[in-house]
Amino acid sequence: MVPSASDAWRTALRDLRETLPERTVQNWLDPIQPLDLSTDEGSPTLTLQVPTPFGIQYLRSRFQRSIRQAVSEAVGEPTDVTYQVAPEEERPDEIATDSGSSGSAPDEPDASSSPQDRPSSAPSSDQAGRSSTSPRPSEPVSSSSPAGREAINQSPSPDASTSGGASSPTGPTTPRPSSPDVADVSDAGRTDDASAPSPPQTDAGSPDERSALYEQAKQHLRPEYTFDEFVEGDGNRLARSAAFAVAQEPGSTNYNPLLVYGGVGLGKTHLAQAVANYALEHNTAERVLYVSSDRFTSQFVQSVRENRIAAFSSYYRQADLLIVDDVQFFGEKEKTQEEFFHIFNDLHQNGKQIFLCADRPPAEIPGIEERLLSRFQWGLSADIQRPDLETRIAILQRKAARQDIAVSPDVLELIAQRIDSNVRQLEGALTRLTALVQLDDRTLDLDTARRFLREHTDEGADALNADDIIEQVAEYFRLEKGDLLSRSRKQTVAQARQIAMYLCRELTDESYDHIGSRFGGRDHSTVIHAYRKIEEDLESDTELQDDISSLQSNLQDRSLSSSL
Ligand SMILES: Nc1ncnc2c1ncn2[C@@H]1O[C@H](COP(=O)(O)OP(=O)(O)OP(=O)(O)O)[C@@H](O)[C@H]1O
Repeated sequence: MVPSASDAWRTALRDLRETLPERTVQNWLDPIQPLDLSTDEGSPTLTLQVPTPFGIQYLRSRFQRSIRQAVSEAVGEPTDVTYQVAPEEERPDEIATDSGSSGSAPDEPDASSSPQDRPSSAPSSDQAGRSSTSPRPSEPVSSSSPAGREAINQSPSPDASTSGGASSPTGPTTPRPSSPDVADVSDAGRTDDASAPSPPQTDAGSPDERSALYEQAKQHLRPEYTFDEFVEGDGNRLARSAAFAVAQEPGSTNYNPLLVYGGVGLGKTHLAQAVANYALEHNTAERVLYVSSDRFTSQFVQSVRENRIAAFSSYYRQADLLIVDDVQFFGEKEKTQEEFFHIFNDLHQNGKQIFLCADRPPAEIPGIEERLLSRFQWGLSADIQRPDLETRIAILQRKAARQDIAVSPDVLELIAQRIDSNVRQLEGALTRLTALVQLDDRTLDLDTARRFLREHTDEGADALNADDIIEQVAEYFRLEKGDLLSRSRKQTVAQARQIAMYLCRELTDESYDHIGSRFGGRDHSTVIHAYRKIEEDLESDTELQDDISSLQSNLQDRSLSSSL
């Protein structure tokens, strides 16, 4: 017998509470009211009432699969979940204001408005460059699904959102900036993603709400990317020291901006996130924003499309520490560069810290405007070189210790000798090698390691390539290989494709460009977007975690069987 809506939701909520962080449950799931469980059209559908449009968008983008699974288990058969926004009078004051009449920042007519015309919401700053009284931006949110787009459509129109009028940026009724979708956006020119960016929608109103939102901000950072886990060597000493100084006193060193550059897999992102993690943990900066240039661009494009540039800009202008990864992808994107230029100036003038990463020296990034280039070069540019043998061994020791794997020093040294190109490859070899011995239940001796490395370091001998991965992922999701290479935007296909791209990046040494070409000639930014999307979803989506882990072990079996 089909349970009532409230029984089904109660059971589902109990299960969700076991898998999701309590704070997440309190903030996002507890306020939900079950409205109806209908069985009219075939499979049952549970309708849930959510306090705000933003809440719907957030639930859909972050927890949709978990919720649907928990609800299906509670009902006893596959059950769809739909959401309805609560009537205006039942919405919490601050949030309702935000998504309703007076809380949103005024929209701008187009991207070409001059900066002078823009409402500046730069926060006031104290000596340390930290904001004391200014409003805070809200937490990045995610909106990846077509469902997420529906939720966006439920939000008030620009007219409605501004009808209350934007007040003075310093007055008590200052419109608080809303959050662009930092977690998941696609760029406007792209047609092959099922996901869509979400516009700034919400606010961090009460202290509790704010702290919850900032807690979630941390979810975009890898907790293991810390200074403690970053092995220092000659090749990265300057970059690491400067990054550490910046993390300790954002905005107060001469390194503003600090730009760290270097080749693939050499630790730029690790260092950038170590700065963010440190600043958050030690409270040296309150509002820490970490974003890839690709995502920044996508958000900007989306904000232009939806006339929400002011909110977009305001959100970034209120960071105490803004970290932008992969700034080389700003190349040739004139409007994005212009917007970033103004944000940069605003932050810099207000003593806020900017940290940038690039894959090459700023002067070699093609298509960057002169004025932005000169800003990049204002502070300190520090490069990261390939690690020397001793550093590579130390990195392997650190990774082995972290994963609690016992590997003899001679094997670690052998790996470090054979793989000198990038640290990601180094780690990958260690992981694969240890998986090999675990699967075969034997010890990892020098001979086994030698044989494995011969196979995996000889040119073209890598047993695992993008084709294998595409095939395996298609098989796993019961799709055709051609589906993954197609332009289909069907949710199941699009997600499987993103997973395949993610695995290609994780398990092979192929570049983003190369991976894109394996998926029917897609752009590298599509692959980066897919990679980051899956990386972020993995933090909370247990079903996705299971899928990826099953796929990884299938692929590893396949790789191992062909290498031995
Ligand atoms: N010095 C180091 N100590 C410990 N781990 C490191 C070090 N350098 C790189 N790594 C590890 O190598 C992997 C790749 O690093 P990361 O993603 O930061 O590289 P990247 O330079 O940003 O690469 P890409 O240009 O491809 O984005 C990560 O798992 C990171 O932890």
